[in-house]
Amino acid sequence: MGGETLLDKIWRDHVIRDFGDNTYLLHVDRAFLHELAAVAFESLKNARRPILSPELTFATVDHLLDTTPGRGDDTIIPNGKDFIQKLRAGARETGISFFDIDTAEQGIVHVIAPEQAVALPGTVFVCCDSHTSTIGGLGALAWGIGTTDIEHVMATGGIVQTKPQTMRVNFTGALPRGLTAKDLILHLIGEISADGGNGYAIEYAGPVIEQLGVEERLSICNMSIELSARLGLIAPDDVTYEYLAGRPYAPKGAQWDMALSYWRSLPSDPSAQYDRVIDIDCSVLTPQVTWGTSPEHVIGFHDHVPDPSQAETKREQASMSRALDYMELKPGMRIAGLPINAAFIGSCTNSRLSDLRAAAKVLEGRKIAEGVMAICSPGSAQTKRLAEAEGIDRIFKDAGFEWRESGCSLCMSGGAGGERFPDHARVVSSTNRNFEHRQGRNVKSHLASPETVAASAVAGRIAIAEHQ
Ligand SMILES: CC(C)[C@H](C(=O)O)[C@@H](O)C(=O)O
Ligand code: SF4
Repeated sequence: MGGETLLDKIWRDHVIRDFGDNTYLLHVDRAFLHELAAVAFESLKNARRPILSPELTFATVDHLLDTTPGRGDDTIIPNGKDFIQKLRAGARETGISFFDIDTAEQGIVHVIAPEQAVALPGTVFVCCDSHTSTIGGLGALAWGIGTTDIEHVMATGGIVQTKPQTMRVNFTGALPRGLTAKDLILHLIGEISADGGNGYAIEYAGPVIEQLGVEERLSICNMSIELSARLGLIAPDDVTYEYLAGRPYAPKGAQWDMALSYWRSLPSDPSAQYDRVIDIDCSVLTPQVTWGTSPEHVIGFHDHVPDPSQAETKREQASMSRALDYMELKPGMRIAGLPINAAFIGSCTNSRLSDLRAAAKVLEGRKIAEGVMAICSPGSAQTKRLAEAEGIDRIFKDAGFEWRESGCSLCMSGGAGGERFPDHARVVSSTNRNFEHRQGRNVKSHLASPETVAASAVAGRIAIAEHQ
């Protein structure tokens, strides 16, 4: 018998009922909502179902917010106010914790949950958003659920789930200078495909992961969903505990000590078995940039756009050809040097203080290229404040970037109705999805790290920073 994995340990400590057949009723520790799920409050009210634990339920506004300085009319879509008002009313009536638009805690849900320590190691954490997998970077079981499911969680504190299979991805070798967490996860998606994590909980491990800061770990787990994984997670360690200590919702005093000794018991046992194990040698990697319309369409900065005729399956061939047409690229072209129209730094993947610092290092004393539209939207009000206290906003603005309020911003532009990049623009973006039309009509999105986005904005072409 092998030992237990991190997933096994957190899972078994949350089982309320084992139905057999790999299906369980799990206890949920935290539920987080954003305005697109505001209807949950209404449905619960209509059904006269109270929220079981308002003190464990949280909400903020992020998706539909206007992120232009001053926030204009608050929202970027015509009926955005309805969502926000419904959420506000629901929060007020039920007494949950609500980080409203103008509060110091507001931000993208996946940025503020760790920032405020609402999310903690060893917890089961759910939110009505696919990128909830981000929270796994703290060593939690966290995944996105639909609005009906979140209603159920709010009313009962439980959720029925099948237990995922386990995959371990070991990142080994010396990390080359300038290689970021974003490059690691993009590379993995390219290696095992956008479907490669289907049915799995992926534990990211190995010496490279251990050396990463919490914010970088969050970036990696964020994109687990782009692998179709149920969730991603990283064992908590001293780096995690140091990050959490003293944050607003972190346990204090004796409770902190108790939590810490529990958290220390969570990492996978050395003898634990996984359903699949993958090893990635990081020492040979270069900064990654996507060329197509799925995060799996990714290559190293120095590589050439692939040829669909080399694809292994007909399906893959068709998807690659379609992506090349949409992206207006030809097989064999170099991705390096491709002229761009816009650059975006933001989103729940890469809008934290460490991301903004890294981009600012590239931008310091430089100007973005003529004609490039460049936007930075910090992931939270707190991130924005801290960045401004360090003068990072000045560096961005002096370089020619727009320095925005926090929110999802142009990551998905509030859906088709929101603010978008100009039609047909080629955008280098620190976000997680390069799907067709996501950032605007016929907009061609290239995913990359914040450093690569900053260097590209300066060059006016896809470029990497000198230190990369
Ligand atoms: C709109 C929302 C529910 C969606 C998600 O679940 O991921 C969004 O955040 C996204 O990134 O596409
Ligand atoms: S920042 Fe983008 S990916 Fe993240 S939750 Fe918002 S819209 Fe979704």
